[in-house]
Amino acid sequence: MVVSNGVATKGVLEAQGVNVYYGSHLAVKNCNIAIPERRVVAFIGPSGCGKSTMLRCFNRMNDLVAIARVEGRITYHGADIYAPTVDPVGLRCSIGMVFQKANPFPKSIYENIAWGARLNNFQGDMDELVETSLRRAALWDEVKDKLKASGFSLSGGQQQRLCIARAIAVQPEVILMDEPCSALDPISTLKIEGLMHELKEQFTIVIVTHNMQQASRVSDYTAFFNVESVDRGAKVGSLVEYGPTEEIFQNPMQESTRDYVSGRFG
Ligand SMILES: Nc1ncnc2c1ncn2[C@@H]1O[C@H](COP(=O)(O)OP(=O)(O)OP(=O)(O)O)[C@@H](O)[C@H]1O
Repeated sequence: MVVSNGVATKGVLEAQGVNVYYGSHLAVKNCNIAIPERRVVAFIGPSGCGKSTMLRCFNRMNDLVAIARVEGRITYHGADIYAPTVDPVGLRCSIGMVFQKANPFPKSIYENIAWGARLNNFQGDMDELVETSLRRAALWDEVKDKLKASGFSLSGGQQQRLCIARAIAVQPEVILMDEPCSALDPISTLKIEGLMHELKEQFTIVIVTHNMQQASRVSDYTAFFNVESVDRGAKVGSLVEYGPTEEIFQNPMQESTRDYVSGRFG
């Protein structure tokens, strides 16, 4: 059962009755969720409950896992993203992704930003696009004098902001973030959290995080996933409760949500 505490049922992205399998293993069962436009939604829950699996369904990253299979319906502006006519590469331009570990290309800082735009046939002023993207990712002041240096020459926190700038440069509408701060120090983490507040004015953000304080600091809505053992110890994840972050943290409707957010879990 999903308890939805007042989240708009219409979303820019919507999952309806989604099951995700890896081979014969049902990893996520019957997920129904709507992601509202220009808000930050946090996915929280214990390890293995399917947060990343569900996140990756939203831009078809699971297509890259040969044994992954998605049932049900996921729509982007009402259109089925798994329809045979949809080009997953094009979809990922509209629904970008930032990963747990920063993964700059082995190229200069400038080229890290310009590369995707060029692939997309960007015809505008590239210098301006690079500067704007780096400014939006709160990195410009730190790199403006060394745009030709390798992306790898930056610190971990700067590399992650470079990856966010790279994602922004192709002008997506949605940014999926899979534990983007888990490898970062507290100062870099706070910078990225601050950045999210700015980015949500223009982008819709879904973030997977293990950090409860981070979820409560950055998100407008929180989805709590849980995992249960079924036959012969197989684990199945599901969405338990979804609502405004304040309610999920301060007054959840489900006991398991209360236990998890208060640290009494397991
Ligand atoms: N590529 C894969 N191949 C096979 N099984 C997978 C794969 N990715 C995830 N799974 C399985 O799917 C289930 C959900 O995993 P997922 O990584 O989505 O959970 P999670 O909640 O994000 O966990 P964590 O918080 O530990 O990252 C787990 O049982 C996991 O073992």
